[in-house]
Amino acid sequence: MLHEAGYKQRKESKELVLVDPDNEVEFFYLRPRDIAIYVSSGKLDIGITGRDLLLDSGANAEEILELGFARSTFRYATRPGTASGPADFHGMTIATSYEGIVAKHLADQGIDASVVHLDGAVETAIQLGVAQVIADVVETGTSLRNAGLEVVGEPILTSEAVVVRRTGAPADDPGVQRFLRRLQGVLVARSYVMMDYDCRAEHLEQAVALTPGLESPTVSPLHNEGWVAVRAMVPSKDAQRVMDDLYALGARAILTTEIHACRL
Ligand SMILES: Nc1ncnc2c1ncn2[C@@H]1O[C@H](COP(=O)(O)OP(=O)(O)OP(=O)(O)O)[C@@H](O)[C@H]1O
Ligand SMILES: O=P(O)(O)OC[C@H]1O[C@H](OP(=O)(O)OP(=O)(O)O)[C@H](O)[C@@H]1O
Ligand SMILES: [Mg+2]
Repeated sequence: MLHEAGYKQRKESKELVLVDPDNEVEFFYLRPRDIAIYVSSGKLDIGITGRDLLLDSGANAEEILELGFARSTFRYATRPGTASGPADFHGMTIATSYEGIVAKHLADQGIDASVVHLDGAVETAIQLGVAQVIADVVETGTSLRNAGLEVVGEPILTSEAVVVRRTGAPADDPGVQRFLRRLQGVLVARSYVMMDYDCRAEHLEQAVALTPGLESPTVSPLHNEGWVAVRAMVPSKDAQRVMDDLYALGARAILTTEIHACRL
């Protein structure tokens, strides 16, 4: 995303610091778990990490933009039949890499369970007798299934990659504003297509209702009288359905093109 946003990025994963002089940004490649802590110290203006890691860190940092990738839920899991919900966890041991989130959730629910911190591969903790319950990141559920575990209770939280900054940091820093606008541009370019079509002037209102665009579509006259050309941004996921509906309305020469970059 940063590359698409026009920033210079590292060529290999061993590079830990990279200066992008053209854009006046210095990038530090840190462990996801440490990022909120660096940001809260005030040394870094912004960071990109997971919401779950931000919350787990307890760092004085807040999220300012959702990035739409690394989507996951954070959930409890057990062997079938161990517990039907967190209320049954009293007296049990829960293994997790996210001790901060789990300890807070248990305290909020008034559950008296112990938490054991593991660095990763938490799913194995039950088989090896370290815990009766785990709390971990779940995306497809494959890791849990492979370990013979099933989720218990409601998701503790939903997570995705987010941009974070120190809580209460000035919102008007021009470099930060530009960074956020560029990333928002990438998000929009990825999730919208540009749609062009011709339609009869008498169908224009119905056509525009199908393609309202972000602000309002561009409408230009065609050389053939009684016809107009329309141009609007359409969410990519709806593009095929919108094209079908426009065609049914009598629109023709319906084209979609990818958006390479944008600034709303
Ligand atoms: N399978 C997954 N699907 C979606 N997001 C995930 C998945 N696994 C981890 N994440 C998210 O990624 C972030 C953690 O990053 P990552 O897993 O790379 O860190 P790590 O566990 O420290 O590193 P590694 O797994 O390489 O040892 C968290 O925000 C978490 O929610
Ligand atoms: O529901 P799934 O699609 O199976 O994804 C979830 C798994 O992915 C992550 O593991 P990762 O590979 O990062 O290993 P780790 O637990 O050692 O961090 C996470 O910790 C889960 O184990
Ligand atoms: Mg991981």
